[in-house]
Amino acid sequence: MAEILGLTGSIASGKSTVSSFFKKMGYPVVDADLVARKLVLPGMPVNHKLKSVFGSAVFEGSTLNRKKLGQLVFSDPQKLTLLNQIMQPAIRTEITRQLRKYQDEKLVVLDAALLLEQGYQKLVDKVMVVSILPELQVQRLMARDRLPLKEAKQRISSQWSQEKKLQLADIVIDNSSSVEETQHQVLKWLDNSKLR
Ligand SMILES: CC(C)(COP(=O)(O)OP(=O)(O)OC[C@H]1O[C@@H](n2cnc3c(N)ncnc32)[C@H](O)[C@@H]1O)[C@@H](O)C(=O)NCCC(=O)NCCS
Ligand SMILES: Nc1ncnc2c1ncn2[C@@H]1O[C@H](COP(=O)(O)OP(=O)(O)OP(=O)(O)O)[C@@H](O)[C@H]1O
Repeated sequence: MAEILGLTGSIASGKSTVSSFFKKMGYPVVDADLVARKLVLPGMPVNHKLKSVFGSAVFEGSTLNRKKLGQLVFSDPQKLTLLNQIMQPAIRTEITRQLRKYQDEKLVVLDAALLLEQGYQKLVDKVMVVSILPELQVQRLMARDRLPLKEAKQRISSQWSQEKKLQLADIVIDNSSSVEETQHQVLKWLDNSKLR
């Protein structure tokens, strides 16, 4: 049986950065964001559902305009709840299917931004939370997604607080200094857990 590591953290904390270390080392990674992107492609049932609920204003033909849907849901908690109700059951089904595929590996990583909010920790053996100093988080989010401060703060507050996530962590990786320092913490955990 594979050890399943749930990887999460607040928006722009550095989950993708940590996830890329695992990928480079050859560990399989189930990426909930990638799963979500595939589920909304034209022709998929979730795509139709989103169009009927949110309307053609967030679509170009049958292609979802992610930027527009993001602006809509991250500024309106009720709409975000609706989006989650539509997408999360399908995301859960697909990540469960993918995790099963890797059951003979030594370690498999589930990278999911909403791991704790959606109760996906039930699918994993250990929870790794990537933490970051709040001021750096805002800076990195604004720079990466070219967002003004107000929108960056809205997105951060649409998820559970870091404090709440850290309380549920088995392993904490601090990504407030260099990428190399973060990688060093991940390697140390792998060595201590005899997974490398
Ligand atoms: C709203 C959407 C279209 C915006 O797309 P966009 O390309 O602008 O942003 P992107 O997908 O890169 O998300 C950026 C970050 O926002 C955060 N985020 C995404 N979805 C959510 C959500 N439902 N609730 C809170 N935060 C979220 C995550 O930290 C994510 O990494 C997109 O995020 C989406 O489809 N979200 C729903 C799918 C989902 O729940 N994904 C998370 C998998 S657990
Ligand atoms: N240690 C670091 N030093 C400087 N920049 C970093 C560091 N780690 C990550 N970054 C940058 O910060 C931004 C956020 O990192 P990343 O995309 O890995 O976060 P994330 O948690 O996956 O975000 P999201 O929740 O939005 O998917 C990216 O632009 C990334 O290049």
